Amino acid sequence: VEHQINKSARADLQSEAVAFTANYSTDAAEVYYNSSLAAWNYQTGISEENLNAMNAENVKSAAFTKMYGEQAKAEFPDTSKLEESERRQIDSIKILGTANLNEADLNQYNDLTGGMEATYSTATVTMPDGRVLNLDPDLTALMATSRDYNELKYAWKGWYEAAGRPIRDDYESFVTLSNKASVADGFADTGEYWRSWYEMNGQLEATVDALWAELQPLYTELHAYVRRKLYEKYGSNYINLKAPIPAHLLGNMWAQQWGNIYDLVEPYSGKTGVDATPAMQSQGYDAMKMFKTSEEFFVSLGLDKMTDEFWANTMFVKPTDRDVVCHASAWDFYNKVDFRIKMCTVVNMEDLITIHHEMGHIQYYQQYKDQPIPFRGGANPGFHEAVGDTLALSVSTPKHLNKIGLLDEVEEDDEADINYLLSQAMDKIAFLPFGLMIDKWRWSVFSGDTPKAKYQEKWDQLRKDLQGITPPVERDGTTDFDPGAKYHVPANTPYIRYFVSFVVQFQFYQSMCNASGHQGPLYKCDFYQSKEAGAKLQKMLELGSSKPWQFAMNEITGSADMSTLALQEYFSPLTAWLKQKNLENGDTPGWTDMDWRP
Ligand SMILES: C[C@H](N[C@H](C(=O)O)[C@@H]1CCCN1C(=O)[C@@H](N)CC(=O)O)C(=O)N1CCC[C@H]1C(=O)O
Ligand SMILES: [Zn+2]
Repeated sequence: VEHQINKSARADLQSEAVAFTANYSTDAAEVYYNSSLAAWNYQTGISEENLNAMNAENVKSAAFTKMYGEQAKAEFPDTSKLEESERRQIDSIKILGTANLNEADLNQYNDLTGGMEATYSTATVTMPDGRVLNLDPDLTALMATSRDYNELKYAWKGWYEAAGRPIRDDYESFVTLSNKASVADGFADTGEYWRSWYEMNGQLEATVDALWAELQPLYTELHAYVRRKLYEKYGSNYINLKAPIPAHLLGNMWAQQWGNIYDLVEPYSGKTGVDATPAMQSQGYDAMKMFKTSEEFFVSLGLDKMTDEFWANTMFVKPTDRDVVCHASAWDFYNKVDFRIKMCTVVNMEDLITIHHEMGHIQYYQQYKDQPIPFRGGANPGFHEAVGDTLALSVSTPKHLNKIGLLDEVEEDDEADINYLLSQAMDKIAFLPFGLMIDKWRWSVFSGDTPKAKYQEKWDQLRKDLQGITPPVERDGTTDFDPGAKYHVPANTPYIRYFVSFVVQFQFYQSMCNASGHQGPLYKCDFYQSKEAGAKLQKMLELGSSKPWQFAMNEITGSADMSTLALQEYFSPLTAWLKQKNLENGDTPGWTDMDWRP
């Protein structure tokens, strides 16, 4: 009898859980739509009025989250007997996040995050000649194209002071409130909450450290080769062949990807280029053409085209009449049809790649749009970052660019291949320590290991140890706040997801290449128009976060683990070449003169 009672009680609980989660998804869709739209309106029209409207919507969605979260905790204290789907949904609904905060704290939290994002998005630098430069497109273009050591240094210093310094105190207040919310959910701090999304029983940091240990030798070889080339360009006053590289010379404001200085490092001149920018500009490409080109690649794999709402509501270029958050982003409005990208597009190869990155998010949103709301996310956040980049690996091949008319002709020889692999490494290998260090810094701040007095010192130490990069000018730990000058810190977007993405995207690419029947070196694979490759990806995308990511990984690659083997196979010809070159140049990879300054 007792067994029967337990059985029927379990059946009742399961059916209650099905009803509860169904109601949640119905109600949440509307609440999330309203708060997403208010955030969109603020980011595409920065003003006090729109900030207040966004914060008002956020207060409403927090009340909704709190109401359902407390109901879930009251009605389903033990979810272990529920079916997997309801268990995972209810466990997720129980986490309130900032909805744990009382109204005063929540308003302060929202004002702090809205304000920090506005500071970042409106900061400018006044150059010695009086030019007032914004980040996007002005300083981005300057950092990419200037080869004047002092002009680069002035722009670098100006940006970090204009964007980072003003939010140093606000950031400390934000950390306190963020941790207060995470502790209320039972986490030690916000860092532990963020790491929990990877469902690795506290092993995420150990896992990414192990992945980095496998890839660090390749990074160090690339670093040594690039340092030698910068030495030849800027001379021994500014480059020390046994020391970290000054941070402002890598073609990017954060030295996170080095593709913009490819011209300084090109191994074999006279080969067909790897940069589609000249062809895009000479063929009169505009933002719309770039977006259509990207959509066509996705559709060629049998994946979804963009919706009418996408084309109607996307912000393609920077408006001239108002302040906006230019940093590119993709948006899900949770109503199965309204998906948008917000981007201040510039016609060049870098933005063509970014468009594929953002379209990857949109494709994922569309593929899991019929999942319940709690499952409308990546299998883990790194998977969401990897979708667009995986396709971009195929698009970037000289063979593909030639096929779509963006590269005149393709040489099939080892030297052209090395040129291509080096240009890819300047974006993919260069990024790895940067992708690791942002949240290494942030996790140490949330845990309390790094108090405000050490914010700058910890950042500089990670930049030096992991990236082998040194600031071009002295930093003052009592006023400088360089982390605040990188979008994801004021915007409060976690970052380890990009490190994870830069590893798993090569696993996805390899798997899709195999599905497409590709033969030959991995880096030559273009799975354009392969429905088999598309089907492989789609099977993973439509799951959303309904299953643990290990299950989704197995779906697409046949193994459940993150692995650097695909990335190492992709770059293997370059790895050997870099080692040989560094030997010939008499350069020792690594940086031991840790106290050297330019
Ligand atoms: C250019 C890109 N913008 C982000 C992204 O697309 O990830 C934006 C801003 C932060 C989150 N975001 C989103 O769009 C999310 N809504 C997507 C989602 O989670 O659904 C970006 O920041 N990148 C790309 C390479 C490395 C990194 C960088 O540039 O440092
Ligand atoms: Zn992304």
